[in-house]
Amino acid sequence: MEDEPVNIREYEEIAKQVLPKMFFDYYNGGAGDEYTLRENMEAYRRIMLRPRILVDVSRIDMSTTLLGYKMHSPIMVAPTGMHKYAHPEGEVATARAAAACNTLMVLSFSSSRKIEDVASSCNAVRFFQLYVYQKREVSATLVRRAEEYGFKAIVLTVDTPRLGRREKDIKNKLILPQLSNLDGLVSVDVGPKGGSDLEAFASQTLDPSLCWNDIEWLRSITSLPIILKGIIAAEDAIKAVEMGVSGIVVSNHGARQLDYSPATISVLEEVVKAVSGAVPVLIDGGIRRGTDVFKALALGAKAVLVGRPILYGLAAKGEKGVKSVLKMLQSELELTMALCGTTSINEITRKHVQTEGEKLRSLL
Ligand SMILES: Cc1cc2nc3c(=O)[nH]c(=O)nc-3n(C[C@H](O)[C@H](O)[C@H](O)COP(=O)(O)O)c2cc1C
Ligand SMILES: CCCCCCCCCCC(=O)C(=O)O
Repeated sequence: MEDEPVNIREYEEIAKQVLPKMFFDYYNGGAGDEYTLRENMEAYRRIMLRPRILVDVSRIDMSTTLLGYKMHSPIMVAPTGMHKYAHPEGEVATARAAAACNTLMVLSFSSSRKIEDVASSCNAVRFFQLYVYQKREVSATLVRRAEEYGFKAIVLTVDTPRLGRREKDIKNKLILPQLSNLDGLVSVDVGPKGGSDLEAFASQTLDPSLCWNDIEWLRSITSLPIILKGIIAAEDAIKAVEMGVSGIVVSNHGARQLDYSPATISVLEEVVKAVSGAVPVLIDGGIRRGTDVFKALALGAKAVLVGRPILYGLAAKGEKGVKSVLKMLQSELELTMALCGTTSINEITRKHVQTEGEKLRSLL
């Protein structure tokens, strides 16, 4: 019998072995030089933990809530497109695994399974991620369907007025699967011209004129809470709060959009301070260990989202693999909490981490 993977890196290795190169590169790649892609992970390694000792850690409670919904732990599933590249069941398998792990999944606009199929596959709490199509009515239709099928919030992605330049996809001539949610709604001209079909698709569909006023438009078509995903700067976080959003995701889209944007963990604290508790601040990008989750919580995140690790699990073993990835991160977080002397999420504080700047200052 094959050895079970013991960490996310080993799941990544399996995904690389089992997936066609074109699909693995699409999942794993980033924009431009992939500097931010590396930095998203490296920045976590520069933060050290400051454990406290002699605390009774015989019981650890990792549970938390987001917008009033309870989760087993603050580790959520990020919206990622096209799960059918990884497994024929696609997003249905992912949703079932998220439900089994009592966590929240954000379903991508570019899902390869229909909103309705994902909704009827299990009864987890789900949010719906939105891109704004040049023909606004297409996005409005999807919002209405998500609302009708019980999704609890709209996560509007704000870092993608145009698609980032992903050179691997261009070289591989990435082909698009059917984006089932858009059946009958969208007809675009993609095909064998060379280059990435995703890029061709995005350039004909994404609305680059999307701006702050459109938050009002979105509010006029839905009563669901709105979360903005893709904020990096404190000024934008303040503006988002002023616009009445219900949450913020500090994200650089897994380094797939603007290369040389900062690692998300390096700007989290600035955003958390700017928001000063008005709305929950979430983070994603580069989280591969329970210790990473702990560091993000210590720097003020309410919860984290993971993208690629879910896809690795899905490619390796379908629903079982996604479950295993989520459980792995949950149990790594639990152990980190125990070894840091924290028994609940609220007990994780700023004092449990030391950033590189603090380490250097302490030497002066
Ligand atoms: C293959 C892939 C597809 C993605 N698709 C979407 C998407 O459809 N919508 C979106 O808002 N973000 C999308 N993202 C970004 C993720 O939501 C998330 O921000 C990112 O994956 C977090 O970084 P991580 O992969 O290092 O965990 C995608 C990311 C990947 C890797
Ligand atoms: C508004 C119409 C659809 C826009 C398609 C954009 C493609 C994004 C694909 C998924 C993604 O975000 C990624 O990083 O890849």
